[in-house]
Amino acid sequence: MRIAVLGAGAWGTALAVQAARAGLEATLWARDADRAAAMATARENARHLPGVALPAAIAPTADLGALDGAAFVLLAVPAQHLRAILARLPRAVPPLVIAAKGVEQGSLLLPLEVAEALRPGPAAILSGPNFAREVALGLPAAAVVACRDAALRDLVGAAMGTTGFRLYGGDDPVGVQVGGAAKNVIAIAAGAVIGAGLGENARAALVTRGLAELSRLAVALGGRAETAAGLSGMGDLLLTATGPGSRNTALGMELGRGRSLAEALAGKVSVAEGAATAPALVARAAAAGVELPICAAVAELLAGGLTVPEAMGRLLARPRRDE
Ligand SMILES: NC(=O)C1=CN([C@@H]2O[C@H](COP(=O)(O)OP(=O)(O)OC[C@H]3O[C@@H](n4cnc5c(N)ncnc54)[C@H](O)[C@@H]3O)[C@@H](O)[C@H]2O)C=CC1
Ligand SMILES: O=C(CO)COP(=O)(O)O
Repeated sequence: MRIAVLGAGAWGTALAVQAARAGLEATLWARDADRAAAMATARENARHLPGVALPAAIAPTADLGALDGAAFVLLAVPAQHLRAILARLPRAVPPLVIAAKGVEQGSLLLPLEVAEALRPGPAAILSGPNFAREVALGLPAAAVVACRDAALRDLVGAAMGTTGFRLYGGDDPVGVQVGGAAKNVIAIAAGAVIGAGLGENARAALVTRGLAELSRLAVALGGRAETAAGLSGMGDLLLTATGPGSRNTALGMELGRGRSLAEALAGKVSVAEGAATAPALVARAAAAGVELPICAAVAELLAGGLTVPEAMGRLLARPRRDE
C-alpha cells in the first residue's frame, strides 16, 4: 500500500517514517523542490528532523502527483496553511487524514471543517500526545484516528499502527480537534507561569482548569466531554503542558520571562500552533456562547495586552464558584 504525506515538517516526516515502519510506501511532499531534492539525496530532513534516517520506502517529492494512487493522504501542514494546500489539490482526492492541530484564523474553522469546505469527502483527524522525534525514533506512543466513517478509521489504524505506535479509533472528531487545538493554547499558559516564576501550583491549576475549558468547548461544538479525558485532550495536555520539550510551552516560558511574541518567534523555523490559534479559538468559543478565561488571557498576552502576573491576577480574581 502507498500513502502520501503532505507537509515535510517534523510531524509529516515522522509520520512518513512511521508509515514505512508499518510496511507502507510513503511519498513525502514538500513545498520546496530544493528541500525535497535535498531530503532525497541526504535521506534526512535536516531542517525539521535532523538525525533521523529516512527509510528507502519514503520518496520525497515536490510534485502533487504524489497523490495519484495513494490509499489515503496525511496532511501535516500547520493549521493556518491547510486551506492553501487543500486548494492546490485536484478535485478528486483520496481520503484525507489531517494531523494539524489548530483553529483557522478568520474563518474560525477546525481542520476537518476547512477540508469539508474545500474538498468534501471522507476525512479523519489524527491526534494525540506525540512528539515527532520520539515517534520517528520508534519510541512507544499512542494516538487516536477519529472520524464518523468507521471504514476510514479502520483503514488508517490498520495501515499506520504498529506495536510501538498504538492507534485507537474514535467517532468524535469534533472533540478530538478541539483537544488538539486547545492544548497548545493551554501549554502557552503553563509555560508562561513557569517563565514568570509563579510556580508549579499555578501551572497545575491552569492545566486542570484549561482542561475544563477544552471540555466545555468540545461539548458546545457537538463533541463529547469524555473525549477531553482521552489521548487528544488530557493525554496531549500532559505531554505538551508539563515540560519545555513542547514548542508551545517553550514559547509561553519566553513570554513569561518578559519577551514579546515577535522576540520569542524571531529566527524560529518551527511552528508553535497555539500562538495563531489562541485568538481564533476564543472567538469560535464566543460565537458558541462559551467563555474561555484562560485561553482568552493567553490571546491577550500574545497580543502584548497584559503581563503574566496581571493575567494570573485577573484569573484568580474571577467570582468564586463551584468547580
Ligand atoms: N512536531 C510535532 O511533534 C507535532 C506536530 N503536530 C502538528 O503538525 C502540524 C505541523 O507541525 P510540524 O510538522 O511540527 O511543523 P514544523 O514546525 O516542523 O515545520 C513547519 C512546516 O510548515 C510548513 N509551512 C510553513 N509555511 C508554510 C506555508 N506557507 N504553506 C505550507 N506549508 C508551510 C513547512 O514547510 C513545514 O512543513 C502542526 O499543526 C502541529 O501542531 C502534531 C503532532 C506532533
Ligand atoms: O503536538 C505536539 C505533541 O503532541 C507537539 O507539541 P508542540 O507543538 O508544543 O511542540
